[in-house]
Amino acid sequence: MSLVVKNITKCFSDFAALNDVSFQAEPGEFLALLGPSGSGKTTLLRLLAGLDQPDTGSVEFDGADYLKLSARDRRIGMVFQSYALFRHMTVAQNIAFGLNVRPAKERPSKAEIAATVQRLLKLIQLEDLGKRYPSQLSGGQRQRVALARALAISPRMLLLDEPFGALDALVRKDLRRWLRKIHDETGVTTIFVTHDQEEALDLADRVVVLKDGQIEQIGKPLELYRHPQSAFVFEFLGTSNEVPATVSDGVASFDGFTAPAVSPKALSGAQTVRFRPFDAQLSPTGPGFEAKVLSLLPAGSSLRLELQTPDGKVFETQHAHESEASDLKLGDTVFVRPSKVYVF
Ligand SMILES: Nc1ncnc2c1ncn2[C@@H]1O[C@H](COP(=O)(O)OP(=O)(O)OP(=O)(O)O)[C@@H](O)[C@H]1O
Repeated sequence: MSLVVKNITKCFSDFAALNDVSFQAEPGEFLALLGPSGSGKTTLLRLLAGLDQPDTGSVEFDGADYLKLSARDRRIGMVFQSYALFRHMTVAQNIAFGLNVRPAKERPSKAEIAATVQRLLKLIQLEDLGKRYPSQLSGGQRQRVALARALAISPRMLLLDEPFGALDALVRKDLRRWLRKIHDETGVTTIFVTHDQEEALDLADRVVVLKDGQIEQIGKPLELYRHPQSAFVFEFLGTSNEVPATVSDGVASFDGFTAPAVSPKALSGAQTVRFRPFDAQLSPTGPGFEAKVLSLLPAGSSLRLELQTPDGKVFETQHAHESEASDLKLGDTVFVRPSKVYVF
């Protein structure tokens, strides 16, 4: 086991930013810490980095008590959202920084440092830009340099705090693929903080979902998506539509039709059930929830619809282009039938 976090609590005055948090990361694992603003992600990362101390709990890495080690001795590479590059240094000097500031005894030779910088420039695909200054780079390029600088010290662990948060959506997606590739090549245990569920599900081996300083659920992306343990996780991981139903023995009954009901607990009786946009069927006649088409949006290989019921409730549904939905126009009336629902 590489990282073992046990029963960590951290309070600011009497407010618990982290409350009894425990999780583990395997050697070389890519873990995402996912949660809304204020859920404690950055606080947790700062404790791992040694920038702050918890009130209670323990952090072990490869069997060593990390809370007893200074930030420097933990040998952690960090990348933050804001490009924390040194403006007066070139790209190459920025990458070499962590090696150049080592005490003489531990510092590699100039030639070794130059070779490391060259290897990392190649890894981040900026081989020809070593002599540039940060102001001469795009935002995405600066974050790649920040990552190279973090990797230069051969870190035991990489901590990334919303590293792509300041970049636009397309660049983010690109850098995501790139980061995963670099991770697979270097094999460094990586903890990645994000509030973007798509980023977490796309990148990580496992995702730790945080809410109000506590862990809601830990799991592989598909596991979380298919078996959410709470309404919070279900809603945080994607669009959710809510309707009332009567639930019994894993089946939700509506007015004139039924749908399988997935639940972490054996629930029955009158319940609010939730369904995903792609777990919905449309038809021109009932049974179903009557709704009018508010918007039609082609989204990649599918079609996204917003539908409004007569009492003002809005559903979001998603369908294949060749499905019944492709004949619809704005203002048409349709009947929505969830084909699978979740109950919490
Ligand atoms: N130094 C501090 N003093 C007082 N409260 C703090 C301090 N640092 C964090 N907090 C509080 O702890 C809670 C968790 O903060 P944290 O920054 O860890 O959240 P986060 O999940 O990283 O949020 P975001 O996505 O907005 O960065 C917040 O309510 C925050 O206001």
